[in-house]
Amino acid sequence: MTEPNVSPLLSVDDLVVEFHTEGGVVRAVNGVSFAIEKGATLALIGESGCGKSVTSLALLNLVRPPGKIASGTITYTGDDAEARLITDWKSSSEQMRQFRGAEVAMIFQEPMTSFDPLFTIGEQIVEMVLAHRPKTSRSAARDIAIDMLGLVRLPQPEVLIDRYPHQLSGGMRQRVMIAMALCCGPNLLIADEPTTALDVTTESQILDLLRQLQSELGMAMLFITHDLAVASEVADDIAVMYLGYVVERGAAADVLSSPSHPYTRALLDSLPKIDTDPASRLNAIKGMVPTPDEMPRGCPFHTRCREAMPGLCDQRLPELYACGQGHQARCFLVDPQLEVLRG
Ligand SMILES: Nc1ncnc2c1ncn2[C@@H]1O[C@H](COP(=O)(O)OP(=O)(O)OP(=O)(O)O)[C@@H](O)[C@H]1O
Repeated sequence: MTEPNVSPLLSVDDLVVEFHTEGGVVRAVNGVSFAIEKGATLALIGESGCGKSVTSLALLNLVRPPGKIASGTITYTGDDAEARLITDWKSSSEQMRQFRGAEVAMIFQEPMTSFDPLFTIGEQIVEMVLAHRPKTSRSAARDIAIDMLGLVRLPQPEVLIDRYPHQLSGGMRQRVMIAMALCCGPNLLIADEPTTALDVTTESQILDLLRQLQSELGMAMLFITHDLAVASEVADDIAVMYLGYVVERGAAADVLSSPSHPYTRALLDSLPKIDTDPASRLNAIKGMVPTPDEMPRGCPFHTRCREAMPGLCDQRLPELYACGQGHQARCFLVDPQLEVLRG
């Protein structure tokens, strides 16, 4: 992982999120720990259902009943260097409301669901500014909105500001969503699959924009994606999730060049390569992610793992073992005691 400079901006320790359903307690996030350094990007990776979105909602205390944070801590250290224990704050508190938006903002896959179709994009950005800076006049908030639309490289922001969401293309809407998220100058942007709904050209433009904004504004990013190729373009650090567990984490360069968990290797194998024969099939990972209420005994991935060792992986949960500097994997294959365990 990136060398910590003083304390990380956000640190998540042993986070557990549970859903209390009629069928019993479902653990969607199972003792997850990671840190996001100031100004850096952590990519949270995994297939659908691995717990990425629930983890990000937990960071903003937005997990709704029947879900709740069962244990663990989330600590935020902002510009004033004071560490705040976010997990102690009530979801509806004023403190938490200010934290969301002003310190940490979020963008999603489909901006259309986040906009109100009845209001112009300008009106919606202005409302966002006023919610966090109540002393600002409406005309000053409108000027901020125009500046923000310019910041995300939208042409003619003074004209665009009076358009309705449906009058914009998907790529433009995603830019407006980013403008809205950044209008209060957050230190952390959580981006949940922000380019999944876009075509590849627009996706690459939005990734470029996010990278440029990050270096201009010095903000950190939690980038959630199922796509390792996308993660490789933006991430400093990577945490790979499977069934609510972090199964591998480390600097992006290390995880991508020497993946140590069979799940990370399988995700990398499933990516199309430039020299892939178009007639051949992609190496999809066999089977599907089980739901957390069918959590397998032992290693959560053993039911789909090509390298599973019967009698070990189906019996015991591996720890996160070190496999390089700041690089860890939750797999017995990297356990220094493997030979002893195999007997
Ligand atoms: N309201 C809910 N009630 C019960 N279980 C839930 C609820 N919301 C989420 N879960 C559980 O949490 C698990 C993780 O969901 P999450 O949305 O975080 O996955 P994800 O990795 O972000 O997938 P996707 O990319 O599809 O959003 C789900 O498989 C589901 O079992």
